[in-house]
Amino acid sequence: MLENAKKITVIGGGIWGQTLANLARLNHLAVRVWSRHTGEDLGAIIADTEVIISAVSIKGVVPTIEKLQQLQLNSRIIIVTATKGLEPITTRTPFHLWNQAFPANPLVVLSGPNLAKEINQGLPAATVVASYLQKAAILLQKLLSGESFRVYLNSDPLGTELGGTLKNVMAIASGVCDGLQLGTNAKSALLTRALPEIVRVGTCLGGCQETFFGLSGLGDLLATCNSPLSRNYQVGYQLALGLSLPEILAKLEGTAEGINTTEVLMRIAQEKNLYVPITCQVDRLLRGEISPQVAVYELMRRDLKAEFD
Ligand SMILES: NC(=O)c1ccc[n+]([C@@H]2O[C@H](COP(=O)([O-])OP(=O)(O)OC[C@H]3O[C@@H](n4cnc5c(N)ncnc54)[C@H](O)[C@@H]3O)[C@@H](O)[C@H]2O)c1
Ligand SMILES: O=P(O)(O)OC[C@H](O)CO
Repeated sequence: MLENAKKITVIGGGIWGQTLANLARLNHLAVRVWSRHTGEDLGAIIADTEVIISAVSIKGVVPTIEKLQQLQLNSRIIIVTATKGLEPITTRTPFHLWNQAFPANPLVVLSGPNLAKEINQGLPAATVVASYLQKAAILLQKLLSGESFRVYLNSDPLGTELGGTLKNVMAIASGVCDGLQLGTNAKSALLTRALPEIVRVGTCLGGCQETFFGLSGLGDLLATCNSPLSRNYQVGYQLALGLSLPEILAKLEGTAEGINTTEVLMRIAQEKNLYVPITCQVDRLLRGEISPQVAVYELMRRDLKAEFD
């Protein structure tokens, strides 16, 4: 048994929370999953826990933090955040929110090209655990690594988190590209231009440039922008087929974080004067201001420019 059978609590009973719990169970760890729907006493569950993994969607981060604050969390408990989103009111990332609420606790970000359905089938995948406290990240690496799940260390939690969050906007754009059958050249151009847009925003918000070229940045961009399993990709794809956003969301399994992220990111970009042309078109499309075809036209007709500037 690994690491003296560390006790883990996963908060969030969605597909990602269940998947992370299963990965820990494969290593014979004692895992409990708590969700707001189970009605169980969270205080009792975390009484002897050593690691808390938060896998709630962004809407659930602040309520989860507030609930744990009422329980006076032991400062030795390692907190892992696996959410990919931006909090709408403060525009902060989950890492910031957790860090602000529990400054004494070791904090780890987990993010990577991780489509839960593939991991649940036992297909090989890799992820990143990032922390300013290397010891905490190393522990998580040991707890979750297995034959089919390879966990890498990183010391840039913000960059790791932002890569996973910002690519969701690009996944919507990528779904549009495929739904409109724009071809491989268009898709390659879109994904290649998406990366500097992510780097521009991500470094401005405090991530290291190098991180965005790793698994949690480029890796997750490729996974999410190329897979029909991605909910964000599905939103874009189905918009391109002519469905409305409410129609798509009514049938979507789970959360497409990119919808909220696009709105928050537009506010950040305006405030910090960041050039985010793809995000801007995704935003107008999600608001119903333009059609998918017009979004493509607007991207193509922008002023001509140098590739790197
Ligand atoms: N599904 C994946 O493949 C995957 C992979 C990596 C990361 N993620 C990220 O993990 C997070 C969760 O994804 P998911 O696929 O499990 O989503 P999901 O929609 O299946 O589950 C969301 C979870 O958040 C909880 N939640 C929502 N609002 C809440 C609130 N107000 N208070 C408390 N809890 C609340 C729900 O009860 C549920 O347990 C997202 O940020 C997602 O981007 C998902
Ligand atoms: O289904 P999505 O679009 O939330 O994507 C899931 C993961 O973020 C892929 O790494």
